[in-house]
Amino acid sequence: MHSKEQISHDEYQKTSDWLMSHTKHRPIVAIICGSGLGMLADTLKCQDSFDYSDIPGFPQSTVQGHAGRLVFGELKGKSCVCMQGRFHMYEGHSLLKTTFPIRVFKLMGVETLIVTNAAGSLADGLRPGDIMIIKDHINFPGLVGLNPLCGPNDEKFGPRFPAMSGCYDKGLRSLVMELAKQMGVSSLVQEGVYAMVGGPNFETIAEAKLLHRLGVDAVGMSTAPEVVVATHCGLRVFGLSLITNKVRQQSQILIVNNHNSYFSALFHKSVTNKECSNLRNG
Ligand SMILES: O=P(O)(O)O[C@H]1O[C@H](CO)[C@@H](O)[C@H]1O
Ligand SMILES: Nc1nc2[nH]cnc2c(=O)[nH]1
Repeated sequence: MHSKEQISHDEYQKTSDWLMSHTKHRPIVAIICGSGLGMLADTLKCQDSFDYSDIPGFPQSTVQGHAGRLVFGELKGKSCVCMQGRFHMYEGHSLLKTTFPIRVFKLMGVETLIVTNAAGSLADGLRPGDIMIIKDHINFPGLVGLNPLCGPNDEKFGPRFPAMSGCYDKGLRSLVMELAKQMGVSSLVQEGVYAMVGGPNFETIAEAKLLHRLGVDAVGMSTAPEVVVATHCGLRVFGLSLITNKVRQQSQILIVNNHNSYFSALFHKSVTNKECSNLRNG
């Protein structure tokens, strides 16, 4: 199951040196923009940007909506680097390639990683448009040995057996909750558990029920490998899921003959009734 692929410390260093010699920015924060969130990078001031195809050693983005560009710039006076487009296992990238930028960021002097993603909700209280602050994750591929840290360990980056409890920094989570309150948007923001599945297909109903029973609040196909590698090399991590859809946990058992019967069913049943909620959200 394990790939024989290895990436040497020198290879990460070469990419880091190339980037540092092509920009004056010295970022301390790296942001990975999830699906549909690439515009986060547009808020950076004094930008220097590089197509992934021009950066030595960098993998290429193949997913629609992931531009494939690394953008350096300033956000509120802090030097940042943004990935407009990440790499997913389902694209055929090895997990080492998927997480390649993280170690490059570490060598560039980055201290904090912000990961964002688009995810489906399994929690009743998380609706499309809400934001979930990731308090913990379940790395399903990792649990069966699909982990970027498999293979020889490079002690220069971190230990053979890194702890993952507390990998989503508590201080940063509290700070963002507090900021959401101050901005008057706390009703849209809550903490939860993210699960990574391999994808690229979405969940069957049985899989969705399983995830729900396991305490998963939101599911996606990314993030966990990046967070594992970042935590291994000592980066502070903060993660956000933008909820894009509800994950259907029940078949549509209300038979819809025509629009009238559908709408009257919606109006006359309680909004908390599961069948109706599923129809509205599915
Ligand atoms: O996790 P990000 O990159 O935001 O993308 C999410 O959106 C895609 C599915 O629409 C999957 O790749 C899923 O992981
Ligand atoms: N696996 C998975 N990934 C997603 N990314 C965005 N929505 C979803 C979803 O419903 N399931």
